[in-house]
Amino acid sequence: MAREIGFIGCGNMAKAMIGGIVGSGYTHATRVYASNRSMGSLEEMKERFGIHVTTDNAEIARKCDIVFLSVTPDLYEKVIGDIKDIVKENAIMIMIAAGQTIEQNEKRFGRKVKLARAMPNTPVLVGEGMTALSVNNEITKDEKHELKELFESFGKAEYVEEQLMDVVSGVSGSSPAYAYMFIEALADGAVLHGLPRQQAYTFASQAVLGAAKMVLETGIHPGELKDQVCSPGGSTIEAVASLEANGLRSAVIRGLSAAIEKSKRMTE
Ligand SMILES: NC(=O)C1=CN([C@@H]2O[C@H](COP(=O)(O)OP(=O)(O)OC[C@H]3O[C@@H](n4cnc5c(N)ncnc54)[C@H](O)[C@@H]3O)[C@@H](O)[C@H]2O)C=CC1
Ligand SMILES: O=C(O)[C@@H]1CCC=N1
Repeated sequence: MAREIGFIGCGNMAKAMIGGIVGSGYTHATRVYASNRSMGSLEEMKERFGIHVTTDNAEIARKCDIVFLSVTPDLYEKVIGDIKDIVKENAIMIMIAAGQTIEQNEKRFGRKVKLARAMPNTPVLVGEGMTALSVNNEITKDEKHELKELFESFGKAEYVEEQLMDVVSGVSGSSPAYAYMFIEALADGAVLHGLPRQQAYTFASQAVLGAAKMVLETGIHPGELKDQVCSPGGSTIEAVASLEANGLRSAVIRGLSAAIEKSKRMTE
């Protein structure tokens, strides 16, 4: 897709997506633009990736064919108000904010505009992102396909019903944070028992990466894969029993529900 791609708001999520898009070779850095309130993170991105940077959101709106709104949800109203009259006629606006609906944003533009809602996650930086997508009626079938290709350049991407976006936000948008907590806890436990810190992170993360890959690539149910690790009378089942007694699954389900509920409240 030979289009100019812009990011309004260059924080954690935008930086990961810029790294993913440029790193995958999906587009050349000279076709990528980013604006931010201050220059700090922009200088870093310019130096690292060679993209164009500015503190003027209007510049992105005027130049780009695909515009990511990557500011926090509370700023959507203001930022859309500032750019709505200058975005290019056929530009596709991609909204990545938790809890912000397509309908709310259509109203903010106050006219027909091509809108996509996306829920990516930060592993897009290393080509292993997971993005959910929904679009409004102004986006054509070909554009839907192009958008999926864009997001697939840095991971997996799937269309979902828009009402499931809050669930997706909790299960894949936020879940890298829970996974890092799990990895950190594993590593802390290993350090407690004498493994050097750096090795503890490597061993814990590679085991989690491998386990995730097993689920995705073998198609075997996670419960069965777990059973394959638990040798009869062995050490793993001791850990499984202890984790169950301490409510691991319940803690995860309740944590996820908290994220989903918060995301729903952010729509109101
Ligand atoms: N961090 C994540 O893993 C994910 C974040 N998101 C969504 O991405 C959006 C951004 O989140 P983060 O990157 O985490 O936040 P962040 O705080 O790291 O980034 C926001 C950036 O916007 C800039 N900014 C503030 N006011 C601005 C303005 N008026 N014009 C231009 N830039 C402005 C800030 O300086 C900051 O660099 C949010 O809407 C969030 O819901 C979605 C999926 C995952
Ligand atoms: O914490 C947040 O609100 C965003 C949405 C998903 C990940 N980060």
